[in-house]
Amino acid sequence: MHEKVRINSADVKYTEKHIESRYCYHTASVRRDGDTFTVTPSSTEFIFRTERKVPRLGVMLVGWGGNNGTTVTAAVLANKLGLTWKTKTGLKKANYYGSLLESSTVCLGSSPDGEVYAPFRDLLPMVHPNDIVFDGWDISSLDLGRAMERAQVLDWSLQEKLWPHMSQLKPRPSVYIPEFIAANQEHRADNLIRGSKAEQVAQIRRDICDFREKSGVDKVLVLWTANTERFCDVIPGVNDTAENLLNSIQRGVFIGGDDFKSGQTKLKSVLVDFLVSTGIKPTSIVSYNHLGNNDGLNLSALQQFRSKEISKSNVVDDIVQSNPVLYRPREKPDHCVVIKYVPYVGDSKRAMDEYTSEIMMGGTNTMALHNTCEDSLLASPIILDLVILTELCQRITFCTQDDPVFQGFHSVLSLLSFLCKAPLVPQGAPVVNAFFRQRACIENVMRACLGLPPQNHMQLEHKMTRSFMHSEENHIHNPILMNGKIEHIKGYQNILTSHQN
Ligand SMILES: NC(=O)c1ccc[n+]([C@@H]2O[C@H](COP(=O)([O-])OP(=O)(O)OC[C@H]3O[C@@H](n4cnc5c(N)ncnc54)[C@H](O)[C@@H]3O)[C@@H](O)[C@H]2O)c1
Ligand SMILES: O=P([O-])([O-])O[C@@H]1[C@@H](O)[C@H](O)[C@@H](O)[C@H](O)[C@@H]1O
Repeated sequence: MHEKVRINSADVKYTEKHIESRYCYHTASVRRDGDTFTVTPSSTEFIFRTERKVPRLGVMLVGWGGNNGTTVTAAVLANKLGLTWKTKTGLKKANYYGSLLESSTVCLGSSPDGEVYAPFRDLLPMVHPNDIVFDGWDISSLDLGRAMERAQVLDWSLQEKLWPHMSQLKPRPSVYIPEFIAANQEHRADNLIRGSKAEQVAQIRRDICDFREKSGVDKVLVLWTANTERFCDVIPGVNDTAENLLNSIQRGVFIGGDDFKSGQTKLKSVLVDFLVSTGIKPTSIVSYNHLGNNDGLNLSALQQFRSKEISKSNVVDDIVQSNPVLYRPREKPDHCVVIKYVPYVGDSKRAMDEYTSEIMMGGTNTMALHNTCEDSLLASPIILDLVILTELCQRITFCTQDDPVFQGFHSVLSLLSFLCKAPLVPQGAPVVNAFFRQRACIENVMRACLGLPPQNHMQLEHKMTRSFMHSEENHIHNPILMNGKIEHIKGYQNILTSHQN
């Protein structure tokens, strides 16, 4: 495995099997006495190990024949085949825009020519989306070519090029429990596993084994992109399948959260974070949207809407609670979520938001936003990030000086919070929805695997009268070695500095 970013440090070791890093994790505990906070910093020595061998990854989608399932499969095929297609606005080329790992960058450090940025995907060995093998289930029997046409997401000229490939893909029959999704979905349910719950679960497990054997993949991840189901609590001892799920979780299967955080809700986790972090007090948030795809049809039923309303509504809680200057305990902004089904607009979701906030001296600030996009083209890159990040986390283990036995991440993988509207976290852990905190968490965990300190954006070297960075004798020689020479590649400068021994 040849990594594009290599760390030249005594704290990082590249063995045949692992990237091994020594990392000092700094945190602080706080004691409150009245209005006095006593802060006690602490640090823990970690050793991180990341397996360098990237497996052949199979992804089985529940709801494979839906707008998201067909779109993400088509997008990977189009990228893998290097497809371009003509549209009325010119030639389009397949890409992975909207994927944090594929199309977003991190700052590695600075060079004589300035700061150096590299894509997340280059930080650690990870699955390339082009190499993912898809399979899955759907209660609808349509092959993926016809399902892609039904979805009305991708340009027809692209669909025509993909048709020979997509029409070969057929969703496996699935489990259909009518009361879990809207009654208006019954017309699609012609591809079902019959029998008792136990027999249905047994068939699903046979499907997974069958896919793994026939595709030759090393690992299989299962991801839900079927319809939003009615809200249901997990009640110990009642959800008997939860017991199997808990057993498989004990074996290290990761779960991450509900509902892809794709558009209106993602923007909300940015905007409210921005407002509250600058000391402005959002007091009313109204999120309206309408869409005309099958998801919108399913959400036109009350129980399914309620489920979505819950996942769309809790995204501001942690941000609001983080600022007792603005909000009294348990005080929250008014928050209203409206979703309407309008068939004509199809997958082109229209989102309209109004944010009203209190500003200084009794002032009021109101922002109105309008956002139109193909909903599935926002969700598809999130599906890729979910499976690629989950697979990467399965290859990361760590130990501490006090607990030297290597362990993996908790099976509730809260690192995935960035990608979910309603993240799951381990019992007792804080739920974080704030966009930039979530993104920084992913970046800094990856930096820890490379023995790099958290990104702090301080740039002290540029804020001093006499900077240590400019006087040779003070400069710490710890350059980041990247391949071989300095090049300017496609808009981002890729410092590949030859390393002087
Ligand atoms: N931008 C987005 O599209 C977006 C964003 C966030 C969340 N979501 C959520 O993602 C999910 C999928 O969205 P979509 O636009 O692809 O919806 P969709 O209705 O087009 O696709 C869902 C698919 O699931 C199938 N299905 C339903 N129950 C099933 C079962 N028990 N087993 C197997 N298949 C089943 C349906 O037949 C359908 O093909 C929805 O829950 C939606 O709320 C979508
Ligand atoms: O854009 P976002 O809020 O992240 O999420 C979307 C909702 O706005 C939309 O109403 C719903 O139909 C989609 O499934 C998705 O959940």
